[in-house]
Amino acid sequence: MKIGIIGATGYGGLELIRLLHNHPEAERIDLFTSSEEGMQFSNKYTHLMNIYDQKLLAIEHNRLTEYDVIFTSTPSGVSTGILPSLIGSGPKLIDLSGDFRLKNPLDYEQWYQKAPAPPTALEKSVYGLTEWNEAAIQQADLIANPGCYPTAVLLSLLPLLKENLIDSTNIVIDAKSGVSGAGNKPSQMTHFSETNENTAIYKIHQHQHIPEIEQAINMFAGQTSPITFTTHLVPMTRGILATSYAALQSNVTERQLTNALKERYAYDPFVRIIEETNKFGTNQVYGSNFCDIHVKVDPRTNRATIVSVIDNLVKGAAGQAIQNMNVQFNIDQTTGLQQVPLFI
Ligand SMILES: NC(=O)C1=CN([C@@H]2O[C@H](COP(=O)(O)OP(=O)(O)OC[C@H]3O[C@@H](n4cnc5c(N)ncnc54)[C@H](OP(=O)(O)O)[C@@H]3O)[C@@H](O)[C@H]2O)C=CC1
Ligand SMILES: CC(=O)N[C@@H](CCC(=O)OP(=O)(O)O)C(=O)O
Repeated sequence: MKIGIIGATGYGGLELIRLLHNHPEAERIDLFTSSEEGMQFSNKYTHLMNIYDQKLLAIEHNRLTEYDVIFTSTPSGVSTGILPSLIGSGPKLIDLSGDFRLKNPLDYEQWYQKAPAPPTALEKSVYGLTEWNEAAIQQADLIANPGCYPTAVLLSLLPLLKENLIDSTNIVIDAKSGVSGAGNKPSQMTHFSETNENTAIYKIHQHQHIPEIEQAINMFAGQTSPITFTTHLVPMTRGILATSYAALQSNVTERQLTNALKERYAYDPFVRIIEETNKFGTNQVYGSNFCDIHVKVDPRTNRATIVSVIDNLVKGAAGQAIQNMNVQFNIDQTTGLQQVPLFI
């Protein structure tokens, strides 16, 4: 397979490169840049010396049709200008940004404050939450890879909502992310002296993943209530921990919730349901494509606490993107993605 990565110099791009290095079907991987054409990649990133010594290529639109797969791992608003004219021209397109996720262009305008992709491209894009949309992904020319927070939240909530085991009308989701979720461009928010020894809430009620999560809950579980969703930046590099609180439908037990999750994901190699545990954190999935989920009922309040963890750069970005590529090419989903978590 000939693979092109646009945005190769960013965190998502670097993670695609790391994972594809061990992918047996990746014959050639070309790296594209908008700002550093001709730069030897391993001079920029010395950890890749003797592994990726090639030069970064300029993004020339007419050359992109030569590839079997193009990944775009670029800031929002960029792939909108690159991918629509490539749909159906040959390569499978997998976008890691939010540009093709929201079906309603007005939602994109409102939550991203940018011009949306053309409606024809939005109609053709397929939401790449692999475990829930495999049949459509297999046929798709353009995949909108899910956001990192939505991946963690949706995998844990969808089975319980679909089976009507929890009340969809009052869900509160409290999510925390490592700083790499913000990409490699430094900002005031990600400055070491402001993230170290600090935990901060941000984008309160304004996070762009709110409409994405609601759209997917509607699409896969048929529920339409709005959610309360808050995001926090914690002083670690990778990882997302999403904790959701939901009232139980009458007489539902913890065992029923756990069984619903276990049954739903019985054949999904990357979703692990953790039953009895007193310890559950992001380090159990660090560097891997796993999403771990744990659920506990509080009999005093009749509410469930549902918690999930992912590595934002793997299952939340590059790992899921490669999982989707595998599905598109009828390759075993786990190909190139069998990394054991880096626990310590
Ligand atoms: N970080 C994460 O955990 C996750 C990120 N995402 C999304 O994935 C996308 C990439 O994220 P991330 O890798 O963290 O971001 P980074 O900021 O780390 O990297 C983005 C890369 O895009 C390239 N780029 C910037 N402007 C342009 C342009 N106009 N045309 C082409 N390329 C451009 C840059 O490379 P160069 O200058 O070399 O062109 C840059 O290295 C974003 O949309 C992000 O929201 C999704 C899930 C998780
Ligand atoms: C820690 C941090 O800043 N995380 C980013 C996640 C960005 C992302 O994944 O953005 P898209 O899904 O819109 O592409 C944020 O909260 O905006």
